[in-house]
Amino acid sequence: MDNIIRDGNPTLRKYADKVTFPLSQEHQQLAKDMMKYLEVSQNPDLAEKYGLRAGVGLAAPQVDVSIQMAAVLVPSPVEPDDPDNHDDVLKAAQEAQDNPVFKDVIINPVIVSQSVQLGALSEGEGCLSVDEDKPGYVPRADRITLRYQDVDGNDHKVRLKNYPAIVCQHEIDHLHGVLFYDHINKEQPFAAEENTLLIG
Ligand SMILES: CNC(=O)c1cccc(C)c1Nc1nc(N2CCN(c3ccccc3Cl)CC2)nc(N2CSC[C@H]2C(=O)NC)n1
Repeated sequence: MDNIIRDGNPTLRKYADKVTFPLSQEHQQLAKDMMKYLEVSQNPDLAEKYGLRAGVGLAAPQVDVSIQMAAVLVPSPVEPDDPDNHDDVLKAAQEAQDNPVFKDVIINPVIVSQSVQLGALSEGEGCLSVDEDKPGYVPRADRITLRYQDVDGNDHKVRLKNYPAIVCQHEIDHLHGVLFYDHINKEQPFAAEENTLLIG
């Protein structure tokens, strides 16, 4: 997974191909590797050891595979007892991952409905494929109903709101060749339509 491609690579601007089932061995391994990347990247020690940027989502086009597959691992917000105690920080990171808010590899995802209510991360968005900072609010639907297939081909229909909803929209954008900063208002990056919910 140290082969995350960067903005400028044309693969990031392609509309990815639908995935057929049963998954090929290659696609099964890719799903495992992408989720593993997120797990390792969210562990401060391992992330440092392997020089990984932390992420809660990773889409196949970001590793130069233009198919409709993305790993999403949104940990529960667990704070360390003592943020200055390294063991507490590690324990909290592990606990946060052990009961995630949302964890799955979403395949052929479709947002079947979404709230009129908008939401945006109050600190803006980051992306493993975009090295430079792109400050600004990224307005998205605050709540979505998402249909997708998992690696076994089972159909899922989930309702997500706030952070996990933002993350899934960011990843589904990748499958359509869209990057987060495409949504930032160029004249006024931190102007948000009124009653946009600021998240986090
Ligand atoms: C420019 N300001 C900012 O980036 C930004 C700045 C502050 C706060 C937020 C909330 C920001 N925004 C933002 N922060 C994240 N992380 C917060 C830290 N976290 C993490 C870090 C360490 C261990 C475990 C974990 Cl979990 C990993 C994920 N992730 C995304 N995105 C956008 S949707 C896809 C998702 C993604 O995975 N990007 C790589 N945005």
